[in-house]
Amino acid sequence: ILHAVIQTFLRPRLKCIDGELCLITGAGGALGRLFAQEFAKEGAHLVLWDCNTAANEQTAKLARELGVQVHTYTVDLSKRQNIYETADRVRAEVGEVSILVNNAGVVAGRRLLDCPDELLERTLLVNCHALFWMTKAFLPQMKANNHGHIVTIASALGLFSTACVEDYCASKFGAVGFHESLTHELLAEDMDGIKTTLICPYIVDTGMFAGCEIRKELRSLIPPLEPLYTVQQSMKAILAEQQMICIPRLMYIAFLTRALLPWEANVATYRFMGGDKCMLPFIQNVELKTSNGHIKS
Ligand SMILES: NC(=O)C1=CN([C@@H]2O[C@H](COP(=O)(O)OP(=O)(O)OC[C@H]3O[C@@H](n4cnc5c(N)ncnc54)[C@H](OP(=O)(O)O)[C@@H]3O)[C@@H](O)[C@H]2O)C=CC1
Ligand SMILES: CC1=C(/C=C/C(C)=C/C=C/C(C)=C/C=O)C(C)(C)CCC1
Repeated sequence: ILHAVIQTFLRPRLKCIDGELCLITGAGGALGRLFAQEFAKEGAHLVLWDCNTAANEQTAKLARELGVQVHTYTVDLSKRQNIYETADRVRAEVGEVSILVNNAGVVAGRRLLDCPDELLERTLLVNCHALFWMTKAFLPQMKANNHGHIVTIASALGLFSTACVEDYCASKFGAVGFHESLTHELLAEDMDGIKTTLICPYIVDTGMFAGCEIRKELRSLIPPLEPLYTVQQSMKAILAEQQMICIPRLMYIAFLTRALLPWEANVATYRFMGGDKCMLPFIQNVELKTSNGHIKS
């Protein structure tokens, strides 16, 4: 506790990752692209994975302009074999990955009973199962060198839940559990050269949860996060080798009250803050886009 208190007041020493090889999944997406740029600014060479080739190449172009080497791979993270095969190619064509950022994520965005099973399954495969296969593919090399860093981009919804995003909450609670257990395993094995960081942001303004909102009067108190701010805060935590970060800090309170308060008190808080129905406009948005043919089902 003393150590944590001192750390809060001291400016933490940030590690140097110049020349390290960093793999980012979902690198064509909003946060993935910003992570790629921030890691490139720190001098890390990049391996970028995404299922969207064009978006991934665009991220690579932006990162190369910052003077680092970038390798791109088109991969479907919902397919275990595709992950293992692409990991083999990375090892053969690029080298040893020492920083792994598991960032790719999806959400069904439909009410449970209206949602095709495949879409629910995909959320679990991409947000949770892929963490197992990515770790099995890249941890052995890190262990051999007792050097590496595994970053899990989870969510505040991996620490407490809300209505109508069962697939997403289950996958992110799974991601948090996986990350914690892995961290304990590395500590128990004295693998002190392999660090882990868990990132749990509130709504980020990337479009993934477009429409999700809490009670109007409280929106200015807890506004959606700016993507760049989210990634910069995450980078600080990663480079300081911090075990976990909630963004903003207010999310620690939501996490704590979930555990400390009786269930009924939590329900009352959700109702008061509009946390109970925050996903309804988001789901309506998705329905609208789907019926207009904008979103692949
Ligand atoms: N936005 C938010 O409010 C929050 C997001 N997060 C988490 O942050 C992470 C990044 O989110 P964000 O940048 O907003 O999301 P984006 O949708 O912008 O980016 C996600 C990227 O992952 C790619 N992807 C999706 N499925 C697969 C797959 N099967 N295989 C390979 N790549 C895939 C997407 O490709 P495509 O676009 O083609 O599907 C996209 O490029 C996610 O894990 C998300 O859960 C956490 C808290 C809040
Ligand atoms: C439920 C709830 C809240 C709202 C949380 C929301 C709206 C979270 C959205 C998170 C997202 C979209 C994460 C994506 O990964 C409050 C107001 C903090 C109060 C406590 C209960």
